[in-house]
Amino acid sequence: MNPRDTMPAARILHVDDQPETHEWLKLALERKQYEVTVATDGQSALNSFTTHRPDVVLLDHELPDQSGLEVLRHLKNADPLVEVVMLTGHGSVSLAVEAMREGAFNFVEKPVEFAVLEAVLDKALAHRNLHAEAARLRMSHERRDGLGRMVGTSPAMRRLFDLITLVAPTDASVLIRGENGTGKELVADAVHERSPRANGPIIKINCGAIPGELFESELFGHKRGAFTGALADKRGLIESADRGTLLLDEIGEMPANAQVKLLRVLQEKQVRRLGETRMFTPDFRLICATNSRLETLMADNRFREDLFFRINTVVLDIPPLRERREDIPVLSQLFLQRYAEKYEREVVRYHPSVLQRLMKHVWRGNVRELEHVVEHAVIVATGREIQLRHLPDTFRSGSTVDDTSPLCTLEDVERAAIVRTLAYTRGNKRAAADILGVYRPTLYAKMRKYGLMAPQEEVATA
Ligand SMILES: Nc1ncnc2c1ncn2[C@@H]1O[C@H](COP(=O)(O)OP(=O)(O)OP(=O)(O)O)[C@@H](O)[C@H]1O
Repeated sequence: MNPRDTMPAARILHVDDQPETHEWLKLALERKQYEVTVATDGQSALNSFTTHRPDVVLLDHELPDQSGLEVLRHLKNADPLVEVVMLTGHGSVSLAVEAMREGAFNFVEKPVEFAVLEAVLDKALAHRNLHAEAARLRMSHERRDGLGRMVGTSPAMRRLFDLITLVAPTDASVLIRGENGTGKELVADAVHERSPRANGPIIKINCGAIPGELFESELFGHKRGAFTGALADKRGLIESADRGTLLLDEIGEMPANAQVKLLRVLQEKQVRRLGETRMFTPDFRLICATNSRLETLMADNRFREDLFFRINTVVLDIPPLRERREDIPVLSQLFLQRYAEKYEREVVRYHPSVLQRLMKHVWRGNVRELEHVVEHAVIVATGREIQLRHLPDTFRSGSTVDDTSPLCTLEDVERAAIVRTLAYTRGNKRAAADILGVYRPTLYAKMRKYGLMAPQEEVATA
């Protein structure tokens, strides 16, 4: 659907210091039913932005009073939903990349080719509509604590669930970004399962795991005899994804030659097996996932810019777990139930000190790391409760606590003091109690409370 069908009078603010450029562009845009306002420097652009509230800003990077990047920052601060399309000089790719890092939607090289600009504007408006709709859903008090096999109660995850719900039914290409273990594959599954292709296959490829020389034959298939070792005809993974979804995981690791070929498939919508002359038209929805910043790879010429713009119609960002600690309790509960069932354990809850500990961990391995920690604890727990001593060693030593976290209780401080003192006295509890200024039974009680007592010691000191 053309976004202008739903937003008939989309407002454009065009910021450029050359009036002659404005004239023809303004006329051309108005002919396409856009409402156009013009500004010739940064300050008047910001003033006009406040009065007219445009949907999209076309922003020249060179302005008489300030740089386009500065204006971009001000605009994004004033309204994070506004879409900014930068107009850049020929060959200034690094500037464009910088602008996109600062939140620009896209860029168009000058001299502007109207058809190109129009296509970019359409995409920008579609993007804005989608985000506005997601914001509306949030405002309507619809609270989601999960989607598909994902759980999460943090604002960031709720936003993500809303966005997935909106994007899934469309056929738009999706780029999922997130560190390892944040749940990119689950997000891809959720998109597929909520799309009209749900009854079709979802084919997943880890681009980092296929050796460079095999990539093309894996992706496109080959005819028998196409190369040494091609003993039989082979269907490519793209062919297998017909009527379904193709997930290209770790897309940043795709070899350069395969990037060119993939781009061609996306442009021409046709595929040919290696060594074959016949073309066929695959029908698949593309989802890509990455844990690296593609912008950085592009700046290093390791990822093709034209491919980037093909795959990033909708971007779904999954924040690292340490930036959404509110999700830790629900995730921990989910994994506790999952593994208690799997290993037939009676365990049903966490001791509060365990949850506190989990809340403070740095979680460099994100949700996957949390899942493994809980699995470990469930396996070694014998009663109904997970205690600190059931956590892996790294947790008990406290070495992976995020010391910069503001989440610190008096109990944390007390526990840390006991651990430190016992280390100093090499486990001698009498000496530790003396240093800490408490009676030995008090120290024992606290060690028990914080799960610092080995089971045999518990019996001896009870
Ligand atoms: N929000 C969530 N709710 C429930 N489980 C989750 C959630 N996020 C991640 N997981 C679980 O964490 C593990 C890692 O998730 P997943 O494999 O989707 O991550 P990933 O980002 O694709 O990782 P990688 O980049 O390493 O491939 C999986 O077992 C998944 O089930």
